[in-house]
Amino acid sequence: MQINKTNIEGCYEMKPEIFKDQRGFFFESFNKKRFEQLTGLKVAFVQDNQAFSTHGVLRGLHFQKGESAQAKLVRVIQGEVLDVVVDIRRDSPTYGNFFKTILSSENHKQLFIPGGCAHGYVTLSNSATFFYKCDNHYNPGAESGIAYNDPTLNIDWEIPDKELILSEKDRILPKFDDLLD
Ligand SMILES: Cc1cn([C@H]2C[C@H](O)[C@@H](COP(=O)(O)OP(=O)(O)O[C@H]3O[C@H](C)C(=O)[C@H](O)[C@H]3O)O2)c(=O)[nH]c1=O
Repeated sequence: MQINKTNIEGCYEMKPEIFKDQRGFFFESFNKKRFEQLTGLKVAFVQDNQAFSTHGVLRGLHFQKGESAQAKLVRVIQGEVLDVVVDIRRDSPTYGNFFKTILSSENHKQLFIPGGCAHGYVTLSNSATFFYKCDNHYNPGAESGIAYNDPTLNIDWEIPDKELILSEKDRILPKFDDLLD
């Protein structure tokens, strides 16, 4: 397992060791003992999510507030996405930073997103299947988010705006500067 820090405190990019042979390949997609050794973090995932999206679908930027904050370990099982994390933890030394990376079934890359960060991704391939582990349960009453096209963050989603497909909910998310605690 290779692990790299990012410009967001507690957010890590990871690549598992891939075991290839004449049948195909195998890798451990999550190993608690190794994860905790490499990051120094304790994790207790309680919910797995999976989402299928067609080309141009942008989900995010989402987060759950307060006690419902979710740390996530995300990866792509099929296809390719541009994944984006925004540090909205006001007490964080990297508050206001965003990090983006390509996750795909080809590069096997994973991203650990600490609780309290906003997360989103856009599907770059014809379709993508996105899988992630969460360390807290879904709480619709605690959901919030940031507009994908927030002018302060000015994130380049690397896909023409006219190709983007968003939920109605995501089209009316607040701006970063208007986030309330
Ligand atoms: C997230 C979630 C959703 N749902 C239900 C609620 C809706 O009826 C339906 C679709 O939910 P939503 O449109 O919020 O799904 P996404 O837009 O993929 O939301 C996710 O997108 C970004 C990228 C994330 O990181 C979050 O995990 C999450 O906010 O699934 C559940 O039943 N459980 C859940 O944990």
